[in-house]
Parts: sequence; C-alpha cells; structure tokens
Amino acid sequence: MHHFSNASTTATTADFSGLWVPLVTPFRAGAVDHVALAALARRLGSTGIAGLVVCGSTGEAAALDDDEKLAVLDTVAAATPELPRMMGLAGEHLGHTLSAVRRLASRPLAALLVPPPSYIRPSQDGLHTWFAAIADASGVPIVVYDIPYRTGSTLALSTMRALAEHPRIQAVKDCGGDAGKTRALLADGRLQMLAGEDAQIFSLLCEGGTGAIAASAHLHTDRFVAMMRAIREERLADARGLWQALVPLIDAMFAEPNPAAVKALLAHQGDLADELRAPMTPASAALRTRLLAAHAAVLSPR
Ligand SMILES: O=C(O)C1=N[C@H](C(=O)O)C[C@H](O)C1
Repeated sequence: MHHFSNASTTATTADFSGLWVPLVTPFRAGAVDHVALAALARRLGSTGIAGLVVCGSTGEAAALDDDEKLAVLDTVAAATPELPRMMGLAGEHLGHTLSAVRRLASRPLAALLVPPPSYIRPSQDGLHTWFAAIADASGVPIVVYDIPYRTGSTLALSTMRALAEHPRIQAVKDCGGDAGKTRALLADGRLQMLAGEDAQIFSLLCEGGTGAIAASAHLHTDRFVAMMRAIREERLADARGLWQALVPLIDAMFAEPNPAAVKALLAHQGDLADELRAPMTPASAALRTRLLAAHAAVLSPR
C-alpha cells in the first residue's frame, strides 16, 4: 500500500456533521421529472439538513446515464444553490470513473460519495488503489461509502486506516455491518463517521459519529434533524422520544429494496409519481399499508 506524501494531496478538512438526505430521483413516464426533483430539493432544503446527496443508491444512480446524472445534479444545484451537495460516484471501470471525476470538477460539490467497485472483489491493495486514484484526481473531499452487502467488497480496518492518511479522504458512510470496525474508526478519529444505515443513526451518534445519510429522512425530516440536534446537545431523553417514534417507520422503509418505500410515501403526499426504473420495482400493496400506518403513527403517537 502506498503512503500519501505528495504535495498535490493537500486539502482542507470539511465538516460533514448533521443530516444529509440522499435524494430519490423522481421519474414520470420514464424520464427524470426535474420539476418534482427541484420542488423536493427545495422542501428538504428548508428543514435544517446539512445537505443533499445526489445520485446515491437511493437516487437509482445505476439506472441513470451520465448526462442524466449531471442534469439531476444541476437541477438540485439550481433549486438549492446554498445547500451543500455530495455526488454519488459508483463505478467498476477506473478510467471511466476518473473521467466522471474530471467532468464533475466544474460543479461546486461538498464531496464525492465513493463506494468500492462492485462485483469484481479486488484485494485490499486494489481497493486502496481505487480510492487513492479517485482522491488524487478529485478537487473535493471523498466520503468512503462502505457497503459490502451491495458491492461485494469488505474494506478492512487496516485499509480504512491507510485511506485516512489521504488528506482528501475525510469521512465514511458506514454501512459496513461491523460494529468493531466502526468503533475502531471512531476511536482513531481521523475519519468522520456518518451513519449509512438509518436504524443505526441514534447509536452511532451517541458513540461519537458525526452525522447521517438517511433515505428515510425524506419523511419527517424536521424530526430527524431535531433528534440529531438533541443528541448533540446531550438532551438524551428528548432525543430518545423523537427517535423511538421514528423506528417503526424506518423499519418499514427498508422492508423492500430502497427506494421503493420512500417513493411510495412521497407519491402518497403528492411530491412525485410512484415510478422506479427497472430492475427496481414499486412497493407492494402490503408494504404500502404498513408504511401509511407507520407514517401516521409518527404524527400522532399512541
Ligand atoms: O443512497 C444512499 O446514500 C443511501 N443508501 C442506503 C441504501 O439504499 O443502501 C440507505 C441509506 O438510507 C442511504
């Protein structure tokens, strides 16, 4: 594994604390619905969130072509120019992925959200090379998207520690499923830890995590923001009350592949059409019933 001593790898440390919402990409009749996207970005932007993630897994980025991804980013930037944006950058071909980094250089971004390449399962050295090459090419910080159950690759703790030496690799969206690794990285302190599993937001923040990237926070966004603020201000009883009411909704949100549930609820409140791109499918009728009950229960708990 190489070490980063090169002058071209200097960078200032960004602050990723707070709630980031990974935007769904609305579709209508097969095309990106930019009107709904802009309205959704504006609504979320007024809730006290830290920023928006564009073209993450929730944004069905795998079903968008390169031009569509840039158009989605530009619509969000025009709708909420003051709000920080992180751009998802998934790929399997290093050359194409580096081209995408260069294409994005003209767009103001808070960070690139980068998972390991999917399907090919490289060695730890290979994973290190992947992130180092992207971080070297990028002008903005990198948030490592650690999600082995989607990518097929597990980033070892030693690899994460080596990546933390790169000045532009500054945070982790933690879906790693390894509490020991998470705690070791929290103790290490060089990488800001963001909860990437919505059900783990409360515990990660209490253990020293910085923030969260949470698809379920498309709904009841202000409650997520208030809960996270209460933890930060060490008002634990308040935080628990806000959190516990959200848990059944969060569980329902991931009962079928994301973002089906998010889109079903947003469609129910008129924000967008309930459309996903193949191979993703809309929520089942049974899940819709469960979602509506969980959504209503947050508003009027028993
Ligand atoms: O798009 C994201 O970023 C998120 N993706 C996760 C997933 O679908 O695996 C869920 C998380 O809430 C945000």
